[in-house]
Amino acid sequence: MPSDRIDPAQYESQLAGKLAAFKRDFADFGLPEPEVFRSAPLHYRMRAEFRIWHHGGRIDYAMFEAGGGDKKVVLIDDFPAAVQPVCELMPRLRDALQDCEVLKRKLFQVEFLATHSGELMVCLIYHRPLGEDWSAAAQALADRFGVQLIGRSRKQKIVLGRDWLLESFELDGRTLRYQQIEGSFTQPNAGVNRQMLGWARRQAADAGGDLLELYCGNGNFTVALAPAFGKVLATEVSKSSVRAANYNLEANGIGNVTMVRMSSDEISDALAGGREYRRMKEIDLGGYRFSTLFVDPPRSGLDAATVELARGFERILYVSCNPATLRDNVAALHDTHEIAAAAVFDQFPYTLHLESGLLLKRRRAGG
Ligand SMILES: C[S@@+](CC[C@H](N)C(=O)[O-])C[C@H]1O[C@@H](n2cnc3c(N)ncnc32)[C@H](O)[C@@H]1O
Repeated sequence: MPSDRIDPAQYESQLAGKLAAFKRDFADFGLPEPEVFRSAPLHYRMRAEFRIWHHGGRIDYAMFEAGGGDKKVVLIDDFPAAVQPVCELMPRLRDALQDCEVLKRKLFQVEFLATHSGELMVCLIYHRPLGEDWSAAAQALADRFGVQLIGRSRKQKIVLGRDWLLESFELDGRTLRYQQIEGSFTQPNAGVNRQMLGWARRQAADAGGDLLELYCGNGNFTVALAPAFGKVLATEVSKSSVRAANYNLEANGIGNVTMVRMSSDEISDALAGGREYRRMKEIDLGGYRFSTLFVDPPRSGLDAATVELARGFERILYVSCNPATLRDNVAALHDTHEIAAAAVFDQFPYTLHLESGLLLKRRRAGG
């Protein structure tokens, strides 16, 4: 996203356009008026990644713009979508890389990750194997800028300090802490994420019973929602995210969550009484009184087995990054569930992407 498209003067109109499209998409399903959660108009992205463009002996950050059949390279001087510490680091880092042949040679991509707690990580990705000369130069760079620095190339990952950051912020009077591991999913817009967590907590406040969570990532919602429920069973497919989630449960003193590394179709199969899963051996599924299903799937939405699993729940709290697949899933559940609350979260300003949340409740007989 070249920075000329990031125009705070257009913030309200771009959001209004997306909100109108969302309301149109769900008009057939009795959508209540959505609560709207805005982003900061600038400096909202915690992650940013850029290709490195080598030209005439110098390097620049670059992005590719699709246009016609060709991709057009766009050099990036500044990227005001990124949070301030990333914006400030970008030119200083580029100049330092420019001045150091061993750090610059065959550098392909640079990725930034920041936290509101004030930590920064930089991952440098190369098209060549990295040796000790790289590590020495990279260590000096990490010390100079006070960042966690990682070097990657094919089948190689060099971590000079940590390959994770520790985020922390206040939510409803609690200080929440989250390990965020390099390369694993984290919500890109931390300000909007906090608003999503608050909204989800309000929808769950009077649910009671137990919670089943799918696609829990590093436990972003799990940590926020767990105190509202008796017990929680949380599942996620990515190994590193499960590791981070376990760390985060402990770091936040959460004792009522059981984490299992399972894909959504595996857990749907297990709960439907399908085959026995070794990873579920220690878990007494019959001991749960699930009132609520919480899902935050990837763009592809829920698969058919997971939709059928969802149908059995009184309440489905659904956070989605893709209104199209959300709409398909809501349509599939429409005969059994109605939309009780809706929200849109502007995680991705100045793009067509919109994050949203729905609370679906089981229809009453005759309703
Ligand atoms: C949109 S992210 C949400 C993560 C988390 N809820 C958060 O707020 O950070 C979707 C997550 O689903 C996981 N995932 C993708 N496909 C999956 C599948 N088939 N079964 C279970 N988890 C899956 C990804 O690893 C990712 O962590």
